Amino acid sequence: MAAKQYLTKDPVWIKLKSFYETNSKTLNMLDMFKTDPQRFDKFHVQLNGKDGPLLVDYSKNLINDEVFRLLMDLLKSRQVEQMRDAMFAGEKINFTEDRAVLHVALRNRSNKPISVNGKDVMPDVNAVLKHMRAFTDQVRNGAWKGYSGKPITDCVNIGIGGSDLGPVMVTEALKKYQCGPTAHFVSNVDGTHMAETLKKLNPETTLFIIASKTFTTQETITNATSAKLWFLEQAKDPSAVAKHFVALSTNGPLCKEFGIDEANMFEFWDWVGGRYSLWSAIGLSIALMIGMDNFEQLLEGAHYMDNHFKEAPIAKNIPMILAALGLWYSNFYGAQSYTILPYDQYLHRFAAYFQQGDMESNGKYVTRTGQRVDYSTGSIAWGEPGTNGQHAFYQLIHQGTHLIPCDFLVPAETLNPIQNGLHHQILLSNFLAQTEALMRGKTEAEVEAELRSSGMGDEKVSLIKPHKVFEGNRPSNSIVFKKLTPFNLGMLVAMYEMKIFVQGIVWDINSFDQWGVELGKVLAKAILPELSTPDKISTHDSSTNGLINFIKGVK
Ligand SMILES: O=P(O)(O)OC[C@H]1O[C@@H](O)[C@@H](O)[C@@H](O)[C@@H]1O
Repeated sequence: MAAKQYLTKDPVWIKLKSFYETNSKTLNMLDMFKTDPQRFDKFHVQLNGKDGPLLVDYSKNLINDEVFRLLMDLLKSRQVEQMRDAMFAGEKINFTEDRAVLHVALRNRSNKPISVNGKDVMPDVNAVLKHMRAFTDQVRNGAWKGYSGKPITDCVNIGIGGSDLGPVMVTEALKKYQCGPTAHFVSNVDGTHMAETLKKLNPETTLFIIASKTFTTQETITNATSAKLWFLEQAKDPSAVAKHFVALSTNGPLCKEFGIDEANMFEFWDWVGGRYSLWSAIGLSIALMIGMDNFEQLLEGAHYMDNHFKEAPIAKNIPMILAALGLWYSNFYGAQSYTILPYDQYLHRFAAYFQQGDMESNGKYVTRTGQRVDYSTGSIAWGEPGTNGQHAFYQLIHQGTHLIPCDFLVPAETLNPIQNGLHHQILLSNFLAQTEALMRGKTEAEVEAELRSSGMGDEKVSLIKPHKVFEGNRPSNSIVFKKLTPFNLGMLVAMYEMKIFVQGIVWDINSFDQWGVELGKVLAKAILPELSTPDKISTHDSSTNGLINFIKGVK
């Protein structure tokens, strides 16, 4: 691959910057819709997946033909396509950990060989899927019995970060497809999380899934040990553990040391990043709850998006386009965050999932060659489902001082058409109204006419008017799919994963390591013994010492 210029020295970047400086104040979406009847046709992409169409309408953005062309040129110039191909080919693009980045292999339903270090990884991937199928089928059909001979009714996934957030998000999103045990999740080392979860469970019918890529994560190992103690209090016999504890990990020896039967270990590999691991054995709780057929549908949907990402030309490529729009706002307009707003209650953990997916991937200030960037990276991702968000934080999106681009995620059909679908019609009308309101705003003249028609006098009108004006011209993407199915969910998750990948390449950072989470872990280990000594602590700064001594004093 040819060496790249530093991002802000790239001629396309410079052109975008100068376009922004000259034209951004006059780019008005409403005007552009009026003067260009083709705007929607031009600025949307539709895919036709197995479970119905996906429409990504990005016409309500602060772009015209020229910006769009320049943004696409930027992706070309930053060699996004070459890096994409390198990832799919199993090259070790995660160079700080000397690892390939191959979550795409986990959902490579074509089975075409993908090699790491000259070895095709697909046979291993397929073997684990087979193991997951055999195991989850047995648990779901009751053939797998607990120590007292009863079938499993509940499973508890014990993991954190990438070993928790994906399964939590997906099991919530696909609750409607449940045909196996109910999935529970314990992630926080706060004993409350474990205690409150165990309260609801019977050890005779509960399966614990210890999910940890490294099997060294303090929170997970502490929680797993507590679960085992709780279980043995009732089961008494340590040989019963094998029927109630399984592990998902890349670290076989440590699983064994913990007492997990080798037959109950589900393997994955160092080329699966934690935050990209829901497609691997880490998805076992998903497969247990919704069955392996549905889990494979999730993989199919992601594979469908992977193929689109690999094959569609840049200007018709959904992850590329979403990434480019995000860069436009983040690097030129100075937007620090964006929202993910699912108009689907089942997707209530979707934004939380992509907080790790995006911020752990792209929250880096050093380029791949070790320079400190002089541009912003890593957008802050946040959001809540609509319409709840509307009654909470949309005020700031509409009338606040920050530019916050919004992604609306919407199923055209609901899985719960109560009152003859009335709820969904109301939900849809709210989504449509929000994107329109963000763009259109409300002019001074409109506000004045409204106030006057209510009989308000001059003085009151001038007092109230500025507060009711909406500047408008605020951007959004509308991502509409037919309905929430395992396939469509897989497609949407892969869409964001690839968007994040593209942004990381343009920013020239390594989106696949996470050194930034290490320092706190190390310091916590040093502080832990200090909390149990009677001595006054004086080894830190005065604030940290003061806090430690206060906590010890009040206990
Ligand atoms: O799956 P394990 O190894 O327990 O890691 C769990 C999580 O740990 C954190 O520190 C991060 O590094 C995450 O990327 C990771 O998903």
